[in-house]
Amino acid sequence: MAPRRFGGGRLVIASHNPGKVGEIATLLGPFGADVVSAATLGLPEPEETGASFVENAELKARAAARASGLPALADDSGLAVTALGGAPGIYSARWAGPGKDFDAAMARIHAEIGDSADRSARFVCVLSLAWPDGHCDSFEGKVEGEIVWPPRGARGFGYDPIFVPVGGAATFAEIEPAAKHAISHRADAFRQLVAACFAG
Ligand SMILES: O=P(O)(O)OP(=O)(O)OP(=O)(O)OC[C@H]1O[C@@H](n2cnc3c(O)ncnc32)[C@H](O)[C@@H]1O
Ligand SMILES: [Mg+2]
Repeated sequence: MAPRRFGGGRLVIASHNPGKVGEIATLLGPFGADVVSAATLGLPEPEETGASFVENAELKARAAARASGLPALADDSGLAVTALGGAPGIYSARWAGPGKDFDAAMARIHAEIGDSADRSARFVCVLSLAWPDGHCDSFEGKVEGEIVWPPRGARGFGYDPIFVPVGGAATFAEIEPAAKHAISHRADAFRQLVAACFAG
């Protein structure tokens, strides 16, 4: 099915993660959407029962679109570490536990990599735009990099303090937000979303 175009008006950002909501609102800035977050609308946080980033992004987007009667944009993302067979991957949020303890989650990644020579990793992001009738379009972006230790920087969110993108020296938590938006997994997925669903 052809992607459906968003022609303007209200758009729900179907995420309960303030770091993501902020980044998505910034990326959406130029497109004249009247954005409202799932938290503002009091929408429930669906259980992420999918087996992939795409399944979870579509499940979150469809739930928010149905509940609100508005188009909804969801993001399912995570950090995939090569030496850990792609973990934490879709479990990236769950590794931080209910208390969202990313210091502990980053320490676990560091401990599990151990002295492995391969420190490569990628951030993956699937953005799904769903409509109240169930139509949904999804786009996957990624950024390659490596895991560093100890964590560095106070910007960004989640695993940003231990991720250095390929070709860079600073972590995602040390660079300016605009520099992260130039290369991030979220920006990569967003460019594809815009080309298919916003432009023209
Ligand atoms: O599901 P929603 O409500 O959107 O919020 P969430 O935080 O649970 O989001 P996910 O289920 O997609 O889990 C993604 C995890 O990966 C982390 N993550 C995703 N993108 C990131 C980024 O750009 N920088 C750092 N960590 C990121 C994030 O902190 C989460 O722990
Ligand atoms: Mg989640």
